[in-house]
Amino acid sequence: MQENTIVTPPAAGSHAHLSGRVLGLANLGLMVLDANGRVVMWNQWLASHSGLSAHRVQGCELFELFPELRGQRLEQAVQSAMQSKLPQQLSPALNRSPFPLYPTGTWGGERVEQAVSVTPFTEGKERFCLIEVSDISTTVGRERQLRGQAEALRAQSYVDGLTGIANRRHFDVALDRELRRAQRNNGQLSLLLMDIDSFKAYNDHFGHQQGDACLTLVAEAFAGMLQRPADLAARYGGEEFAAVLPDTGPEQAALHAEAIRARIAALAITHAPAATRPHVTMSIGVATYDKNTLNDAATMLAAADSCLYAAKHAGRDCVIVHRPTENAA
Ligand SMILES: Nc1nc2c(ncn2[C@@H]2O[C@H](COP(=O)(O)OP(=O)(O)OP(=O)(O)O)[C@@H](O)[C@H]2O)c(=O)[nH]1
Repeated sequence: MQENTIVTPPAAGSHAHLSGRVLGLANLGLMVLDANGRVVMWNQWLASHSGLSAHRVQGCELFELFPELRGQRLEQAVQSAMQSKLPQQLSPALNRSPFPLYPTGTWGGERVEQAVSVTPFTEGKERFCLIEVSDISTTVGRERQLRGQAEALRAQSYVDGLTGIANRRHFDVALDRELRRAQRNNGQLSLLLMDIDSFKAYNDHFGHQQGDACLTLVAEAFAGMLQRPADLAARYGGEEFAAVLPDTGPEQAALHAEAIRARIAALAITHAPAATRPHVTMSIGVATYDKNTLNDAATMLAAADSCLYAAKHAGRDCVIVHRPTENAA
């Protein structure tokens, strides 16, 4: 038997020595409490992870030894195991590190993350309770890392690489979600489609790199105009942007669109000589959900796009709003 493992009462039979060796070698914490909650077994793993030798803890009441465990889930688990005679598991999600156990030789740092199970048993007429503690730090760390990577990947796949605002995929998901919400609640929902005017001329004159910088400036200014948490500003593709505006009717959407148009013009980004305006401007088409006519993503997008087209034909740098009743008539 390892020096630091106690087993009381001593194991009987010809394999007592072997059992002691196994307890000493086990790669998890094993302790046994008697019916009064006193430690009668404390294996080597526990000694080396707690800094408390088996001789130090033998006969001590567990919750006096670790007062911080009083009133906690572990104490309840021990009590119910003893009373119900049924094994209990402590959920690692709720009780990450109940015991002050540390990686060997590093007391005072981060506790090891623990999975704890409590198993009652009887020996002769005496009742005992076996507590097993496994170190799940590596598994939990790996899970955390994987979750972090998955979140980062998801964020990347929802963000436009150039401008940092939502991408087309994010826009599609948000429009679909908000449409279903509007249909359920008979609510309002508007959509803006916007396009930088004469952007080909900008690129041709200033070069593609400066074109990219211009797109980023416009995206930042546009996204900054949407204040509500559920609003979504997205790059729809190329020099086109889009906004999903939940709980927004046509009049409010038109005001928003006009404010965005004015904000972009106010950036006063010098445009190419061939452009229709001396500074960069945007044309905007607006469509609002209507349960009879504009009730799916494709028809809403088509309506906003035809308004955007009309805005281009009306001379650019303007907003055109789709009127469901007029257009349906
Ligand atoms: N720099 C840069 N240019 C882009 C990007 N995506 C699309 N473009 C350019 O945007 C321009 C769009 O041109 P057009 O569709 O002809 O429209 P326009 O010149 O903006 O004219 P109107 O829309 O009619 O006002 C093209 O020259 C594209 O190359 C991008 O990511 N970066």
